[in-house]
Amino acid sequence: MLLADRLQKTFDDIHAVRSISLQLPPGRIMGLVGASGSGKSTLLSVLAGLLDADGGTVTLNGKRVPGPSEVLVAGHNDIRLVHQEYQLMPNISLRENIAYAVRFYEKEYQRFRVDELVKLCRLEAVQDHLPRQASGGEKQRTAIARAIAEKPAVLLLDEPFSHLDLLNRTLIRDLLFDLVRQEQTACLFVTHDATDALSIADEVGILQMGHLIQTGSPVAVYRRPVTAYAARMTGPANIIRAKRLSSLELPASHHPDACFCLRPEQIHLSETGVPATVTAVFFKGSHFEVEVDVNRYVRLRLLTTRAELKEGTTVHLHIGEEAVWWLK
Ligand SMILES: Nc1ncnc2c1ncn2[C@@H]1O[C@H](COP(=O)(O)OP(=O)(O)OP(=O)(O)O)[C@@H](O)[C@H]1O
Repeated sequence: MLLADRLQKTFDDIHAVRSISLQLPPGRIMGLVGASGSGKSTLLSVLAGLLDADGGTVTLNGKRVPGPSEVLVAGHNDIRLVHQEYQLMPNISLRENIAYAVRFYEKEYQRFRVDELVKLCRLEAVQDHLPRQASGGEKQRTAIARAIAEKPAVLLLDEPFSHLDLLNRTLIRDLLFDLVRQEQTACLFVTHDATDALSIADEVGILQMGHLIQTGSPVAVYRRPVTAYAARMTGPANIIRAKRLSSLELPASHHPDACFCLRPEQIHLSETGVPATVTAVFFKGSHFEVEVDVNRYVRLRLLTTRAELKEGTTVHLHIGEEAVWWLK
């Protein structure tokens, strides 16, 4: 179990990590979602023992993970961090990059383990390419293969899905999923795009300006975000002031300036209900995302499979009272 207890990290006057505590048991995947500059990479480096914390501790299975100032070689044998830029050695092949991680083992085991990793990470066809001849997805899979070569207890990944197309994102997602289930690795990744975190993680955390403001299951955090930021970081959200409730035919609130969240899928088109005018339609494959104006103050996004809606069409909306989720 990886435990972080009230971690702090400051750069001059920037509080990159502010009193973050979290726990990551073996065989679990945690996804931390945060905007640029929210402290994601800094937190990963501290957790990996690659950056000294100013306060708090990291422990792995009850033993403190020392920071780089306390050891000769920074890092921890059982915790591996896959950087955003992969950090592969440029002049050797992808296979040799992976083999480097197991160079101290017997030749026969090296060959066996590298073959296994090449297969697991679907790198058979490109294993002899140099990094510069490989695609982003292939380099990402090589970096993961290298990181897991010695079966670490904890795998940390910095933006493992960014810059990758859908096919490669799915490959990486399935790879992590299998790894965690088969090896009981504890996996923590950070991302600014929640769609990946929601689909793969057992637990999601929301990072804002160095604070971990919410943690929970993907479903819980998506449905019950604590703030407008948490709502927006976890998917499309309509954030509306309480004083607009009556225009949506919803019961009024005593706190007119409070905000609530309505997820697009909770707004239904109906025969009767709140009239609204379609202002834009976005084709999303399985459905359409539609933007409507209820009046000059309330613009909503909703989802529908109805293909005939166009800009200017009048629609009627039904919103159940239970869809309203109050934000702090
Ligand atoms: N070595 C450093 N020296 C000074 N400030 C730093 C250093 N590293 C990070 N910071 C600052 O700490 C804050 C958090 O940075 P960090 O890289 O952890 O954020 P992030 O969420 O990973 O951002 P991004 O998604 O853009 O990579 C930022 O304000 C950043 O400018």
